Amino acid sequence: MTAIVEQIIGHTAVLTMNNPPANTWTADSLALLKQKVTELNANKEIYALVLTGEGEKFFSAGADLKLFADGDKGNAATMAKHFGEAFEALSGFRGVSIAAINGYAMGGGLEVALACDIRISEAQAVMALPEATVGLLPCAGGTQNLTALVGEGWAKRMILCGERVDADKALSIGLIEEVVDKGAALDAAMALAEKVANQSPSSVTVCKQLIQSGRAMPRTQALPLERELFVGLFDTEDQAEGVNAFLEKRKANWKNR
Ligand SMILES: C/C=C/C(=O)SCCNC(=O)CCNC(=O)[C@H](O)C(C)(C)COP(=O)(O)OP(=O)(O)OC[C@H]1O[C@@H](n2cnc3c(N)ncnc32)[C@H](O)[C@@H]1OP(=O)(O)O
Repeated sequence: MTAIVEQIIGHTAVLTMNNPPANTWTADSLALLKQKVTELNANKEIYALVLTGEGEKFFSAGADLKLFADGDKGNAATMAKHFGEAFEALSGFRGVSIAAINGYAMGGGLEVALACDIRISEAQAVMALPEATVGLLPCAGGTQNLTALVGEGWAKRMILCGERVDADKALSIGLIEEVVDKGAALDAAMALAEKVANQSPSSVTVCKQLIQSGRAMPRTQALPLERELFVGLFDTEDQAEGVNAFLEKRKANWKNR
């Protein structure tokens, strides 16, 4: 059994978490995610990555709690390292990553969705960071990424009070961007990935860098960087192709260079 199943459809890679019964994370599945994202990042034909869970019930229930039952600190450090490396690789993916949340997204299962650029959830899904409920804490980016998305109030309700949110609530607090019917998350994510494929991949990479690096930068630094990278795009073939395709009233033929 492969813990992460990969499928390439056009310019999109679909990664399916497949670790029954709850698509939980282990050191091996996290290492595999990192490896796959690193390979996809090097593949210039891939513009979008869609992440989903196998089955109808779970996107992912987070870390396999059996791994933490014996209180082994070394094992905790290993898991924390694997979480960090895998999810940082995911957030550093140069294209657009979309979480298609098809069921429970709990703990590290929500944190992997938070490491994606965009989250689409099915109506029946439930999201939580319940690590404190089991004596742990969200060490896979959750305290930072959830707070950045929903603000301190809801982040504290979810992390400190263990509150679960359904898809409608998640939409209303900005945790996800779209709610779809049960069974429709993957199709909705693929439709969005198709829109990504119409964009210049060179522009997308640089825009994503600007949005992400801007979080930790003063405006006085971020705005000059935006102008500098705008000019830098004129070193790419995609820049000339995009403008000329518009003027010639044809579809652009992107090269990702
Ligand atoms: C840095 C990151 C840290 C973390 O991620 S810590 C982990 C955070 N996650 C959680 O705390 C979620 C734990 N799971 C649950 O609370 C529940 O599940 C749900 C609410 C998601 C669903 O509840 P229900 O519908 O009653 O299903 P079920 O019988 O609990 O789960 C089906 C099978 O899946 C196993 N399972 C679920 N989550 C985990 C997990 N995180 N680690 C290990 N096993 C898990 C169960 O034990 C059970 O298995 P069996 O059928 O053999 O009894």
